[in-house]
Amino acid sequence: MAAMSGKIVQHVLVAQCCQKNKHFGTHYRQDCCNLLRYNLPPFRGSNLAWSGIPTTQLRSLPKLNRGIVYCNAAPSTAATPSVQKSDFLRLQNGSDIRGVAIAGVEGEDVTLTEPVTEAIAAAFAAWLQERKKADTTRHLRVSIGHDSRISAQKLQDAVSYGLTRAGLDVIQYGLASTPAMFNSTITENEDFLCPADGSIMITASHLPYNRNGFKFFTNAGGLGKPDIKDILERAASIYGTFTDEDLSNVERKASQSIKQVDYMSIYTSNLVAAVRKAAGDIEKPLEGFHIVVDAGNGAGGFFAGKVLEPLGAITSGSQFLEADGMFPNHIPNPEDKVAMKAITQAVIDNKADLGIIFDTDVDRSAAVDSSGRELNRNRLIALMSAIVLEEHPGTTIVTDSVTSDGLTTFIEKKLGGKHHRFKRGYKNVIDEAIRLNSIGEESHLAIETSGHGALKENHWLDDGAYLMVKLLNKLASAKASGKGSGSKVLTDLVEGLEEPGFAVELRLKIDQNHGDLKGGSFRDYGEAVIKHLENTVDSDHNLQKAPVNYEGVRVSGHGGWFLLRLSLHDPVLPLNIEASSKEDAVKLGLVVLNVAQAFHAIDTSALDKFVQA
Ligand SMILES: O=P(O)(O)OC[C@H]1O[C@H](O)[C@H](O)[C@@H](O)[C@@H]1O
Repeated sequence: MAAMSGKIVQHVLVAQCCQKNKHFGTHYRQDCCNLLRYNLPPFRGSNLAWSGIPTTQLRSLPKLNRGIVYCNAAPSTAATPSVQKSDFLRLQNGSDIRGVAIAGVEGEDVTLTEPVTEAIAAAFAAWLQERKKADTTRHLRVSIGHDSRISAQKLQDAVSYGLTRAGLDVIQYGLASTPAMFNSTITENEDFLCPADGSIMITASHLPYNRNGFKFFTNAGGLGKPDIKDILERAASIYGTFTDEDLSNVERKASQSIKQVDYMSIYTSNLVAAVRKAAGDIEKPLEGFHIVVDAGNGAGGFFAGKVLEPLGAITSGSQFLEADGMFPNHIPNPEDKVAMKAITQAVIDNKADLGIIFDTDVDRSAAVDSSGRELNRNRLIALMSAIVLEEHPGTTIVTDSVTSDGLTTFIEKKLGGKHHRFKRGYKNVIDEAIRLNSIGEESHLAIETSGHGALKENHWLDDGAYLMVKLLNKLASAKASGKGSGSKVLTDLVEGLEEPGFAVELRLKIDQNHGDLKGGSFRDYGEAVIKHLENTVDSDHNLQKAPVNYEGVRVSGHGGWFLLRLSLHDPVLPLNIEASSKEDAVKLGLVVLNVAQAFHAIDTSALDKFVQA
């Protein structure tokens, strides 16, 4: 959010870019880009700035202006091809909307065109108007933020256009994190036009540069699957009413009902205040700590300058803080091995006390201790469980389905809590924790191995920055009470967590066009595979089905376990295996392979390779 204060030179580029994305690496064909630069007036910090700024631009902001740009394809005058209702419904990705926003990747046609985006925004406006009534003095208002993707400006313009045409006021936050967008719906501060009645984050999390999407919030939290379906159905109808002019890809012009606000300054000052309070109202509770941040060129670069430094921490050696929607260094994803290796190396090279890494839109995070030990996946869950169980003894920790057996033992035997292993999907775990509380079972933490984690004390919002604040609280209070410095206090908290000798995730694709599906859905087909596997397991005395399980089939045996389930989004059966050795993992893999081979629409090549290697 350094990006939104101080003197700003905004570069406006109208570009025609040819881009290639190989393994997420950047191959930016400069020779194909015709760049025009203009200087725009400075952004006015926390004050309102009327948006007279031309849209469909490339912008780079202070500290971030090292040649890093947002790049949008120049608007074309060609009419957009017709879009059917089913095309809209295909944009649903659980409780998010996701699509292709940038042309140029083979086989990936643009689905999030400007007219489609405008229709989605208008549909959200209609959805919101049915639920919220603005007072008589103002219109309903919606905040919009975006991550570092190169299609961000184009989509922000189309969203703003759709909302304002529907009679709503729009407040643009620029580069922002997903959790901050939800926070804008619960912040009371009229100077910043808060609370917003609704909020839209433009992001596709860690997906490749050509994708983008939307997450929606009200003060009741993130919209769920049924709401997203409703919005997409409405969007399809609205799209059907568009005129030829609406459907042409003309530039969506900014309107007078659009304002810009530096909301991230409020959000970050709240994070700073939370750490100060936890440390006993000390101004610089992290003085003496060296903490490096890796934002992976997503939206999380603010954490170093706007959170850690005001708290007194040294942040030198932090990396990839600049927003760059081509993600030239690594995928911003705390589950990704390359990304974790990058932050681990930064911790070691800088002899730092702690490393912190975020995904693109900062709803996920992970850490690395001073010895270079990764605190992500099961370890991050164990760490957060230890912190939460100190505060709420005996509470239930809700996690996703791919968590280790060792984690259950750790939560239940060492920490005295209850582990409720539920389904994959951050919204699923959060909703389950809320449900448990509603039926009288106390739960304060819902967390996934993906790095999504939500606390009851933080409105059940999955906020990667807030998770890291909980770790910072631990560091700061340990230092304040003379219990030591460095990250040992965190490392000690996960002491005793049993970890598998070997862990792997293999993803078995289902060919939706295969004759074996007999015209049925890939979901039914996948369920049939799982059922068949269950029957096989029932007749094998070396194997035992998990007595309580909420998705797919989880099986123990050969000193380990496996889980075969349907992906939340794709025609894929993800298979997770953990065992004490690769040999044992292979024995478990063979059990699945023997069943899967009989289903000809399943691509077993990844599993074949695994068992043969
Ligand atoms: O079911 P899968 O394809 O493995 O995907 C599951 C994952 O999808 C998305 O990334 C969600 O944000 C995660 O919360 C979820 O765990």
